[in-house]
Amino acid sequence: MGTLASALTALQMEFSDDLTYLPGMAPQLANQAKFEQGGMQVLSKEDIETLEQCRAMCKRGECPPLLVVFDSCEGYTVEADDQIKDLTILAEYSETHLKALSSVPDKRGNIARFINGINNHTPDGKKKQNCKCVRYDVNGECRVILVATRDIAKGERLYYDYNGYEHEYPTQHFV
Ligand SMILES: C[S@@+](CC[C@H](N)C(=O)[O-])C[C@H]1O[C@@H](n2cnc3c(N)ncnc32)[C@H](O)[C@@H]1O
Repeated sequence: MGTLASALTALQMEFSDDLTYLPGMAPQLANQAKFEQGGMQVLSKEDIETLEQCRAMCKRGECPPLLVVFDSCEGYTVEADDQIKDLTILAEYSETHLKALSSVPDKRGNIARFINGINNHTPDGKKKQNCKCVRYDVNGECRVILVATRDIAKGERLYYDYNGYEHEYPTQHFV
C-alpha cells in the first residue's frame, strides 16, 4: 500500500494541482487551445464554474476517493478507495503535456500523473477502461481533465486510453 505523498517523494517530485510554467519548460503561450488541430471544445461558463468548484473542494481536502498503490508489473497505479460515480471529475493534469517543448522533465504533479493506461493491442484492454482524458479550452488555455466513464467500485484500478488518433504511445507491453 502506498500514498500519493510517498510516490511523489520516491520520484523526487513536488505536489502541484496547478498548471505551472517554469523556466526551461514550455511557456504558457505555447499552451493555447487555438493551436489544437481541428479546434478544441470551449468549456461553457457554467462548466468552468463547476471545474473551479471541484478544485476548491480538493483544496479543502474533499477529493475523489483515490489511492496511489505500487504494483510490481505496473509501477505506481491509482485505485478507488470507495465507490465512484460515472462522470465524476477525478483529477486535472497539472503537467502541461507540452514536454516536447521542454528541456527539463516536469518535477511537479498530482495524482493524475499516476493513473495507468490500457493496452491498445488486446481485447481486454478496452474492457479495463473506466475513465477518459478530455481536453477543453478554458479561457483560451488547454486544460486536461480525467473523468470516470462508468461507476467504479472500491478497489478497482483506474485506467484510461493514453492514445488519441495518432496512436503514438506504445502500449504493447502494458498489462
Ligand atoms: C503516466 S505514468 C503512470 C504511472 C507509472 N506507472 C509510474 O509508476 O510512475 C506512465 C507509465 O506507467 C507505466 N504503465 C502505465 N500503464 C501501464 C500498464 N497498464 N501496465 C504496465 N505499465 C503501465 C508505463 O511505464 C508508462 O510509460
